[in-house]
Amino acid sequence: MSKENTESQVSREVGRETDDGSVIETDVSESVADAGSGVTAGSAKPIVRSEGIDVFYNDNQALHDVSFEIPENRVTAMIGPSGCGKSTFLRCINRMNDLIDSARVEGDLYIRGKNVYDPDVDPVALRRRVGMVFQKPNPFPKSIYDNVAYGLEIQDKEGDYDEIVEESLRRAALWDEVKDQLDESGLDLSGGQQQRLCIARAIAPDPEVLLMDEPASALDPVATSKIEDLIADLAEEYTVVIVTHNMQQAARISDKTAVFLTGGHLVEFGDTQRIFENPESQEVEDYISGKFG
Ligand SMILES: Nc1ncnc2c1ncn2[C@@H]1O[C@H](COP(=O)(O)OP(=O)(O)OP(=O)(O)O)[C@@H](O)[C@H]1O
Repeated sequence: MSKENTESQVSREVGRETDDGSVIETDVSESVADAGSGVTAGSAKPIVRSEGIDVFYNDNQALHDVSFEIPENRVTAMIGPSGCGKSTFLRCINRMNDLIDSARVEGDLYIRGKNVYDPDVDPVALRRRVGMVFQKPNPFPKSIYDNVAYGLEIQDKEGDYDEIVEESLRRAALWDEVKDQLDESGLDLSGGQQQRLCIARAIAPDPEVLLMDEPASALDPVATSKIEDLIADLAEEYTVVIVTHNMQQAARISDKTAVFLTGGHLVEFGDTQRIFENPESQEVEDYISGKFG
């Protein structure tokens, strides 16, 4: 995406601050449609906007000047060869890189118009708005019920926990399999069930964005297929950003695709179908057709 496009998007934003001052809604659908980046978001508004993000681990630069917009209620996939910075970018969205001593992030990353790197942003509060699911299922050594309720408890969420736990497990397509064993340990479930339990845990507090770092790579094909179906359903309510090594998976489940290539450069971003069928750059075409990576 060119700098001019980015700037014109910014200048056309319609900012609106919410009651708590933390969220500014933007209406940049017009700018997305004509961004010239291949993005044709239709009615989807951007919810996350990265502007000139650089990430360093000590002196090693892992991401270079990454700028793009992630549309709301869509699945955005990040693909690219190993070490190209996909996970590093994902961790910029919820400031998980803050937890890595050697990491330094420069640039701006906005969620609903608020820069999450502003000094007044509490990273812990941010992570409540941006849920995350990791590659390896990591349920707590607690009951299935408590695994899902945990996120609500630490956030002091109000409401009927029984109802929210059931609803979250339903949304994670796990309820029917576990409804009679809610008191049993989450660790006794299969790998695929454990991952769906982690998804239920992540969505219980009702985050605005759900980050998934290769959520199916440790699962067998049947469990993977369930997770893929689930991701498509989740996008009706959440903005999903997923890192995957699997290009077929990205093509199957995502609306938008960001292609990162070696050295930590975002080379192309746009509609998934367009990226896979008609990439703009030769490098992306070579990567997608398996010539490298
Ligand atoms: N905690 C860390 N400390 C130092 N360097 C890191 C750290 N995490 C990542 N890196 C480096 O940053 C670069 C990008 O890594 P990252 O894990 O983001 O890439 P990736 O595209 O997600 O890779 P993969 O597909 O293999 O998971 C790599 O060179 C990696 O070695």
